[in-house]
Amino acid sequence: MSLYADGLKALTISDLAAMKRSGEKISCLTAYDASFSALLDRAGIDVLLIGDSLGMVIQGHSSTLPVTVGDMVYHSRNVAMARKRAFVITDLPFASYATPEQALANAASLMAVGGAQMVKLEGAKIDVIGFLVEQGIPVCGHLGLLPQSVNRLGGYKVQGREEQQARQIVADAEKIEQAGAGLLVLECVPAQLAAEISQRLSIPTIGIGAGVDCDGQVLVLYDMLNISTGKRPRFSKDFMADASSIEEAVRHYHQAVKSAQFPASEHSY
Ligand SMILES: Nc1nc(=O)c2c([nH]1)NC[C@@H]1CN(c3ccc(C(=O)N[C@@H](CCC(=O)O)C(=O)O)cc3)CN21
Ligand SMILES: CC(C)C(=O)C(=O)O
Ligand SMILES: [Mg+2]
Repeated sequence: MSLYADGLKALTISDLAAMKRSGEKISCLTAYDASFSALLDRAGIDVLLIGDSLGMVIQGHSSTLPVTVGDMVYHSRNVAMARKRAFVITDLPFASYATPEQALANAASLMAVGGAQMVKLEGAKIDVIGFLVEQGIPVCGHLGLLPQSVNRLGGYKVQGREEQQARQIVADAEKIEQAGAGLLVLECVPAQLAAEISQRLSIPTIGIGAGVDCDGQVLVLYDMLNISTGKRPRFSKDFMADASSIEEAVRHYHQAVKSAQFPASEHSY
């Protein structure tokens, strides 16, 4: 655990695991630049995710597929530079982890140049996850709605509504934990399924559209600030509605996650 001049301790993966054990919810938001990184860190947000959602909210694409490793390194570095306490996770973008060797080369760039403390990848790529962990790279899994597979899935839809698919997601979650992942994002799955997975795993789960029983919550920053283009997904909430500044909105989100007031049933499936 690194110690800064002001005595503020930077969070590590062990701290996040301890939060799950003690029942303290983990707050996470996406971040893409230094100014928001510093603001979110100041507001107490535990985890900053440099998400490939930046392809949509920063670059204006209609999916995350055009995002490159170079884009992720650039935004990750901007965020990592400015934060003091928050844990930094960066997405491996589309088609950047097809083999263990390719995943290692790209994860190494995200960490060594981008300043990421952990990399996140979509799907049950057990061989890739195991290899990265073996090389000393912390990995966050991601199950449920996989935006990099939008063309295969046929849209941004809730996953795991049918029993057979739900059982597959549970099995994949257990394999991801066994492969050595330290965290797992669950996106757009029924709240009851996410609750079951969160209970079965010893690693923390971070939900987005996955109900209140996940060990933590994440939202795309610009959705909760209500400045995204297009319609906000049902699972997000406009925290600017009752706030007089961006920092106040972020603090309200942090408190709402910590107290399990967010997400409510209207944000869940
Ligand atoms: N601004 C933004 N916010 C996000 O949460 C987000 C991104 N971009 N880009 C990458 C993915 C795409 N995501 C999305 C996008 C749309 C829905 C959506 O409209 N879902 C429907 C549910 C449909 C159903 O019931 O199956 C909804 O009404 O919420 C969900 C996730 C989540 N991620
Ligand atoms: C929404 C989160 C989980 C993400 O992967 C992203 O922002 O890219
Ligand atoms: Mg992503």
